Parts: sequence; structure tokens; C-alpha cells
Amino acid sequence: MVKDKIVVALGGNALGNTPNEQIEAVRRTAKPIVDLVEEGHEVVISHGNGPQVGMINLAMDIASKSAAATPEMPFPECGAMSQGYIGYHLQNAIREELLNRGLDNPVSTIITQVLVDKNDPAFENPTKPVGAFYTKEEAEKLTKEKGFVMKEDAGRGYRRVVPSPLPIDIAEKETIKTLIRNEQVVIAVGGGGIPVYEEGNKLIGVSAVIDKDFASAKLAEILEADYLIILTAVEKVAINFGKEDEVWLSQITIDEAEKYIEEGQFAPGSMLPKIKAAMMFASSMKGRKALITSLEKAAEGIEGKTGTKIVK
Ligand SMILES: Nc1ncnc2c1ncn2[C@@H]1O[C@H](COP(=O)(O)OP(=O)(O)O)[C@@H](O)[C@H]1O
Ligand SMILES: NC(=O)OP(=O)(O)O
Repeated sequence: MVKDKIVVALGGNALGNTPNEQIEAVRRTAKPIVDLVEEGHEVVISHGNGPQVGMINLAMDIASKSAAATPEMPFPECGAMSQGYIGYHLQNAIREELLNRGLDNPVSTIITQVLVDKNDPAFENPTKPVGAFYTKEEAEKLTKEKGFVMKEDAGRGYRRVVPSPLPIDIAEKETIKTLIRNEQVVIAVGGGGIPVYEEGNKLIGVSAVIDKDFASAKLAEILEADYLIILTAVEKVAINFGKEDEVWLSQITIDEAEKYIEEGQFAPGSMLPKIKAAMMFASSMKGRKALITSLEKAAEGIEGKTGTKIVK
């Protein structure tokens, strides 16, 4: 069997919303990941952090305004906290699943910083939803009291939105390469990575959240991975999603994807960034494959039995 280098991007359904939910969810998430390790693939895992980074930032904001002596916590630090909090549960769940199967590959989480352009136009137009969902009235109150930008999120309620610049490079890329060369399982670019820009020898954090699918595509490109697998709540990508004439797709070429994007087939903020990230990776070099499928179907997806493949 061909051994591949695989970047697996985990969606929100792989993580859960509270610490207990997260411990339960990552226990399930660890199984398809360890299936890939057991088959001999080199595996790097990335994950989202929208709900978690919003929760951490809001909690710190409320605490800083209470009587307790809690400092205000800048957004990049909240991003770092979310990487630690999610990575902690994820690396332990994967470690335990590996040991249960008699495997002893070391597992670690790399606090990862991702370089962005400080003049990225995304800073002028916040689009990335973070934190919980609110009603219209609650959203208006948050805007008034905290100055948050709130937007309606795909019919599911209102959420705070923050800027989401594009990833350019990964500061810890050599560390990640060294670990995977040594058969270690790595969790990296969590929450899209902490967005930073370079100033001389310094890396300066910025208040933003990078899309984890774009950061995962960048990571896969830098690692010269064979596969980018984006795991989410659906087994396949559809056109006319949720409508009577919905069609589930097994494969999409870059040209077809461009046509479907023009038709508005993929919801911005949910399926659209996944498709764009898959296109970026699949078109970066011949033979590179991107797959969008569900967590439960990851192993079948990589065997070519299900999921939606995005090809050049
Ligand atoms: N064309 C489409 N085909 C399939 N799913 C779609 C489509 N458009 C929107 N979606 C929705 O996008 C969701 C994935 O986005 P989201 O929940 O934001 O991702 P994540 O798993 O990264 O948290 C799917 O579960 C599905 O509900
Ligand atoms: N950073 C990021 O893309 O998080 P979500 O996947 O949770 O939106």
C-alpha cells in the first residue's frame, strides 16, 4: 500500500463546545486519525477554533471588567490559549488510541504562528465567525456594549465576526517537518494558527482568526503533502445543497469548482473556504489530492470509496 503524507483538517463537529463535550468528541475523532497512522501514513492534524477562541476572549473580557484582578487578554493570546486547550485534549485522545492499538508514536501539539500580510484587506472587512450564536437583540446589545461586529451566520443566528487574513507562511514549519520525518504525530496550525507579521526579528500577533482550511492547505503545500483531507459534518459536497434537486458529488475539477462558486453553490463561511482551500492545494502541483468528507468516512474516503475529491 502507498504511504502518504496527509494533512487532516478537523471541523467543529470533531471538537464539541464544552470541555466535557470536547473530551468525548476527540475520543471519537482519534479513531479515524489513528487508522491512518496504523496504515503507515505520516499524519499532521489541524483544527478549527471559532467557538473556542470566541469563548475564551469573551470570558477574559468579562473577567477583566469584574472586580477580580484579571488583565484584558489580546486576541492572539486567546488564539494561543485555544491551541493549547484543544491540542491538550486531542493529543491525549490520539495518544491513548495509539497505545490501545499497541502503537507508541509520540504525539504533540505545536503552538503555531502563521504569517499574514498586515495590510491584508481582510483587516478592513471582518468575516470570520467566532464564539456562540446570539439572537438579533443580543447581537445588537453586544455591538453597543463591546463594539463587536455581529453578522447573521447562514440562518443559524448572529455571531461575532473578526478579520480573517490569508496565510502566507508558517513560522514553525521546520519543527513540524522534523517531527513527521521521525514518525511523530503532530497537531499544528490549530485555529488556522496565531496570525503574526514580521518586524525585524520579532513576530507581532494581530487580532484576527485565520481560516483553518486555508491554513491547512498552506501547511499541506509547505510539507509537500500528498493529501489534504478536510473533515466536516457532511460525507460529500453537494450542488443545490438542501434543495429538492440536491446532487452529491464524488469528484470536482478545478474548472467545475470555479463554475459552481460563480453560481453561489457553496455557502460563504462554511463550504466555500473548504472548496477554495481544496482548490489551492490540488492546483499547487500535479498529483496532489484534496478530499472533503466526514470524520466517520475518513478511512473509506482515502480508499477512494466516498467523499468529494477535488482534482486539477
Ligand atoms: N454545497 C454544500 N455541500 C455540502 N455542505 C454544504 C454546502 N454548503 C454549505 N454546506 C454546509 O457546510 C457545512 C460545513 O461547514 P462548517 O460547519 O462551517 O465547517 P466545519 O466542519 O469546519 O466547522 C456542512 O456541514 C453543510 O451543512
Ligand atoms: N479558525 C477556524 O477556521 O475555525 P473554525 O473552523 O472553527 O471556524
